[in-house]
Formats: sequence, structure tokens, C-alpha cells
Amino acid sequence: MKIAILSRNASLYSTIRLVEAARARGHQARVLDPLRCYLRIAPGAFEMHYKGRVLGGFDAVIPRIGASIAFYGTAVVRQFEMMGVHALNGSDAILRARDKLRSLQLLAREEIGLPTTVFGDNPDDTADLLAMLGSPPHVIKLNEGAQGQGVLLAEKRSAAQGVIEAFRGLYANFLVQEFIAEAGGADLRCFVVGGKIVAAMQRQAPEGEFRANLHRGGKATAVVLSAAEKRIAVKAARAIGLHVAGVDLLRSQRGPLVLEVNASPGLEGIEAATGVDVAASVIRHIEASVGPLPRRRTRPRRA
Ligand SMILES: Nc1ncnc2c1ncn2[C@@H]1O[C@H](COP(=O)(O)OP(=O)(O)OP(=O)(O)O)[C@@H](O)[C@H]1O
Ligand SMILES: [Mg+2]
Ligand SMILES: [Mg+2]
Repeated sequence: MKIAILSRNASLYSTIRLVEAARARGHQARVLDPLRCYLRIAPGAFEMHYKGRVLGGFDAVIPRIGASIAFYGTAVVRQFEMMGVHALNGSDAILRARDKLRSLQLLAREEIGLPTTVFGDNPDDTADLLAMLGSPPHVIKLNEGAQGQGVLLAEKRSAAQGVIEAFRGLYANFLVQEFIAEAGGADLRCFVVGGKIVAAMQRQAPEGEFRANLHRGGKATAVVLSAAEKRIAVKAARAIGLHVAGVDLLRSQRGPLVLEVNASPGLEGIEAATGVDVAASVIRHIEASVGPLPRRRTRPRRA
């Protein structure tokens, strides 16, 4: 197979590992900066160029689309899809995952456990909005944040109100959630590939911090998931429509709760903590999805 890896940085651990795993399994792999892919759209004809040259002949594309380039990056993934190239994660699913509010609505529809969440616009409604959630502490998070940035804990109602006012002043979209105190600053990152958990780690926040993200100083260890945790992680990835997903769970008194579903989960932390060759399982999944070669679609697939 000829596989395109859409990544802004060819020297990132995740990108390097995907290239290695693809080549080790006999495929061609090429890293493309999504912002250097440009598109031509005409009736029934989709074309893409890269740094002055025509791009073509790819069987599959692995999108690694960071939060800051979601609009452009998913347009490129969509163009690949229109050209009949198999996308590991589809453009629509990536956009769903990027929007935490939309993701939580989709998860709740499937009756998947999650921290109760509220969302509102008008300052006149803030008091009632917080009352809908129950007593503090509350977690306030930017709708499109990542790496724990823009996730805050408000111990008191007045603090929550202050943060909400500040976010509104910046025209930022944010959610307010119940704080799951019994998680004790730990979360579970479940790596789902093709409807199966291939690796899982527990991340523990450092002393005095409630966010378990590795970028916030969290420490990762391999973890054995319960049957219920496996089930909910796989179900959450499916509800968002992602073939590869990093599902974040909290262990709570009422069972596992999904925090979010990430469309481009990092490989470094999880491979280091678990010793699992996650990159190889991603490539194996693409092989199974694309099927035996040679086989090239010549007509655009319907969106
Ligand atoms: N409602 C909550 N109750 C308790 N802890 C929470 C809650 N929401 C978030 N956290 C903690 O904060 C961390 C970051 O939250 P979340 O995963 O929603 O944000 P993110 O910035 O998208 O993270 P990522 O880098 O994994 O994409 C979680 O991993 C968890 O440790
Ligand atoms: Mg996230
Ligand atoms: Mg997270």
C-alpha cells in the first residue's frame, strides 16, 4: 500500500512510529504537511497538489490533525475521501471529536456515562445554569481545548461565575461539568483501534493538580481495564464514528465516565507506558480496511 500520513511535523514521535510501522510491514509511507496540500474541486473531479506537484496513487491516509488546524486539515482529509482514498478516521468524525459539546451530546444519546455537563450563553442565565448542575466544585473547560489547556476547577460558585464571565469576555465556547472528585486526579486513556482496545494507561496528576494530562506533568502506567471500561470506551469511539480513538475515562462511584474522545491520540505516552506496538496495530487495521491490492477506485466515493 501507499500510505499518506498527514502531520505538520515529520519528526514527532507519533509520526515517526507510524512511518516505521508502515515500512516494516512492506508499505510505502509518506508524511505530508496538511497545510501544504491544496485542492481543486470541479464537478466529479478532485485534485490535490503538494508543493507544486500532483498528489496521487495513495491507498490510505492517516490523519494526524491537531486542534489548531482542524478546519483546513479536515478539508484535506475530505478531499482524499472524495478521491477514493481510505481515511483511517473520516473527516466528519474528526470534526465531531474536536467539538467536546457535540461529542458529549452524541455519547449521552447512546446512554454512555459522562460527567453531567451544562452549556449556555446569556449571563442572565448563569445562576440557573449552575443550579442545573448542582453544587460546586465545577470543572469549566474550553470546548476545543487539548492537553488540559483551558480546563479549570472552580471550588466555589463565585469562582465559577468569575471564570465564566472571563471566558464570555473572550468569546470562547466553554462547558461546565460536575467535578468527579473520587477520580483522585487520575484518568484512563484507552486506545481504541477498529472497535478493540489495543492499549490502556492510567495517568495520575501530580500533587495539587486535578488534570492528569501528561503535558501537565501526569505520570502514566499501564492499566488493566474492567470489562465495563472496555465496553464503554469502544462504544464511545463508535458513537463518534472514529476507527482510531483515544478515549479518556474517569473511574467514578457510578462507574466509568467518558470525558472525551480524541481523534489523533498521541503514541508516545501509551507505547512507553504499556510496551504495546500501537503503531503496528494501526497499520494492521488499515490493511484490513483497505483489503487486498491491487484495487484502486477511479470514481469518487459518495460523501
Ligand atoms: N469533570 C471532571 N472531573 C474531574 N476531572 C476532570 C474533569 N474533566 C477533566 N478532568 C481532568 O482534566 C483532564 C483534561 O480534561 P479533558 O480530557 O477533558 O481535556 P483535554 O484538554 O481535551 O485533554 P487531552 O489532552 O487528553 O485531549 C482530564 O484528563 C482529567 O484528568
Ligand atoms: Mg482532548
Ligand atoms: Mg483528555
